[in-house]
Amino acid sequence: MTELIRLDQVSLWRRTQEEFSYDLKKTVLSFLEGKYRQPSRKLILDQINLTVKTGEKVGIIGANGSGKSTLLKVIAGILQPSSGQVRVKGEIAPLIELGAGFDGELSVTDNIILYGVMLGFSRQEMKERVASILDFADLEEYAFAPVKALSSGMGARLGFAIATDVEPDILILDEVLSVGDESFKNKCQKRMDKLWGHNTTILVVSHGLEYIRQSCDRAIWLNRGKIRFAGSTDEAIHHYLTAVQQDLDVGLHTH
Ligand SMILES: Nc1ncnc2c1ncn2[C@@H]1O[C@H](COP(=O)(O)OP(=O)(O)OP(=O)(O)O)[C@@H](O)[C@H]1O
Repeated sequence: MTELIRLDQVSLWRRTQEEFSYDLKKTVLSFLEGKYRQPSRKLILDQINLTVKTGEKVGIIGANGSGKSTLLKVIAGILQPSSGQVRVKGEIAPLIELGAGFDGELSVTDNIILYGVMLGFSRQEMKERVASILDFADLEEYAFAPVKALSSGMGARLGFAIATDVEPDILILDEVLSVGDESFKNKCQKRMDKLWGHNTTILVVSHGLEYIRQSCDRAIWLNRGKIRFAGSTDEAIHHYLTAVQQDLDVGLHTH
């Protein structure tokens, strides 16, 4: 099996208290009042090593703020690591923060084409796919409406419909099943089952541990930006739950 994703010693720092660095007036005032604090930096990903091979379905679990979504963004190339190396082969369809990549002013149809072109498909190919994507998302009526006119749930449906229609080499899913109404969840599940049957490589973040257990070959438990366990799904869930039950310090580290 080919190695599709490889992360070597990947770390990522982010600034907190961004308002201090961006709002000059506030900064000056707080300085005069003697309240100025240096913007602090937080280590969000801490020396992550990870390899994923073709067709693997990998679950990522961990507490709120442990770095799961950030890890997906680094793999998808949305965020650059502060240090370390990320190598990815193949087309990735990131399904992170559903709909975040849309242009609100453009129509739903134009966004579908744009998204596909960004993933490396031709305009013509995407034009041919528009109808089936609109159908799956149940958004035919909105084909020529600007994306900003969609509700957030509709935007999420559109994002899911596009990312799964194009059948990418690598699919990145962040809490997908928590969006949409019941009937859409059902449809999502069916489509995911289909993708699961293919050789698509899938990375999935979810708090639904049962879902991870049923659908992933292996899992990673992230805690405070570090991989605490990588291996069988059952073991990863067991370690995570044991830590939670023992009320160990499962949280995020501030520097
Ligand atoms: N834009 C940002 N700027 C600075 N810090 C951020 C930003 N986005 C996220 N963070 C911080 O990064 C850390 C990890 O966030 P991330 O969203 O990756 O966690 P998560 O494990 O996906 O959490 P959840 O389960 O709540 O979705 C958190 O402490 C969060 O506050």
